[in-house]
Amino acid sequence: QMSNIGVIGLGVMGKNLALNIADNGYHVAVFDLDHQKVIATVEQEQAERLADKAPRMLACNNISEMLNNLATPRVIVLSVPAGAPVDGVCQSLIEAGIEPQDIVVDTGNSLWTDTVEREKNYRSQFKFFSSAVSGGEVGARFGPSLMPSGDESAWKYVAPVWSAIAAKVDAETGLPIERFEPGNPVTQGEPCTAYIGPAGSGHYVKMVHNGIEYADMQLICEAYQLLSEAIGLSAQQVGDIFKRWNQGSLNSYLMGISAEVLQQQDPLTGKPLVEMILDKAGQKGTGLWTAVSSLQIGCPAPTIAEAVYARAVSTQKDLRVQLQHKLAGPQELSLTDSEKAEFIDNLEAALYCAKVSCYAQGFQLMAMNAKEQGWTLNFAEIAKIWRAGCIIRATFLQSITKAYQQDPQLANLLMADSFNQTIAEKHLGWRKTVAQAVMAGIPAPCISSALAYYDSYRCETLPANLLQGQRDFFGAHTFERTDKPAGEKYHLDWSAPQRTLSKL
Ligand SMILES: O=C(O)[C@H](O)[C@@H](O)[C@H](O)[C@H](O)COP(=O)(O)O
Repeated sequence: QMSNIGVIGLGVMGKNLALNIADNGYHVAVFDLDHQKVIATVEQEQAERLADKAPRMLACNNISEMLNNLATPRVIVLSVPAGAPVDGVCQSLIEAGIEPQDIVVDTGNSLWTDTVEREKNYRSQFKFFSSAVSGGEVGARFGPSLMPSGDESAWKYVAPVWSAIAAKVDAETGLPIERFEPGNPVTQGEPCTAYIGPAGSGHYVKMVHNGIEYADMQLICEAYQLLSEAIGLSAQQVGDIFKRWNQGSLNSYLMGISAEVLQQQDPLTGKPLVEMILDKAGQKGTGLWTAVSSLQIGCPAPTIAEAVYARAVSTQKDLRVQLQHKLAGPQELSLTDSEKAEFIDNLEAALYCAKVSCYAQGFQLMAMNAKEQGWTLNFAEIAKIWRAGCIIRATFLQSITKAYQQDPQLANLLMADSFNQTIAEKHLGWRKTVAQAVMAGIPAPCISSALAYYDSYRCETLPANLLQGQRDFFGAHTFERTDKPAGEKYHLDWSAPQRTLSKL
């Protein structure tokens, strides 16, 4: 039996993608440099396969064997670390005789500019397609969110498999249809995958997904610190609050797992596990890439950048331990029970508003980069495929989908009445939260930068007029005038006794 599709790279994500594809009725040829992983994957498929089903996996000893056993045009999924390993496998495929009509699908967290280059570089040898995957190991196994991009003729061959394995959403409610049973995939509902655009656009959208993921996680972490330190709640109590918030407008996968993490006991000490976890955050780069892209394009994404910085400052544990005794701070907040209840409600409002602000930053960034790259991105579609399977999945994304369906050219999510009217009801709570965090000396870089971003857009005039004056004063950098046509440049001769104004 010829296999329908190949999977190269059987780490956690690759193995689970292969099992998911087999679950959905496709015959999968699998290969990894570590043959133990090949055996383990095929054995797991066998163990999980329903009794009445035929084997759906072929263990390959090398890439040539895989190419010889794949139906043509061949579709080969790569699940290898971003960077050089991707090109390493591509070279091996070329040496093994891959053909121009064959399709290679990179599913790693590759940097989008690398994907753009690869699509060009390999064009004469095969179709280099890409599809970012979100949802972690469980998502890959039972239904991830998939962001495919590249040569549209290649998508035709990948689409049926992707639609089958992707997470599903109920067409009526917009809610995820989740089932985590090997051999029994979800077959009804809208799949969380859609063709994103030309090469690189899918990886760019995934990168921004991760930037938003960073901000979303940091917002929840700031809420945890505020609830623990400002009003002295235990991890268990904060978990209870998160569970309650997860039933409302803050419903999300991240809120759900945060409650679980907070209520997990440490198997070793019996204490809350979170109190035994060292507060030094790791990062693999996608959040950083998002922040860098926003700076390069000139698209404000302060809350995403702050989330990256928050991870950076967390790694400076020794310095923090030293400085905590040197740096002056305010008195602790002392709130009555009713004030504590109000604090919690304000914080819930603050999280919602800050979340809208950081999604607005992410979607504006995608729009501005798409303009620069000449891509036509469908933001309603992007929000739709993020409703299930991915790490930032939340009922909130249904509202974003509707906002872009109503106005596909929305310049910024804050323009959508569905959001700015909700913020109008909640922004005072947001402000009080930021003010109390400051007065309590508890850092809330994401909650507060999200508010500053929001308030900046409420300002018809920003103090950039003085800034232009400063730049002209020390560097003759010129300025435009409010009473002259856009683009006309003026300079004042600041050093001359008679400070004359000249038009340049
Ligand atoms: O969408 C996802 O499935 C995740 O985002 C996934 O891609 C991965 O877990 C992150 O890359 C982790 O990123 P950090 O290690 O940088 O937190």
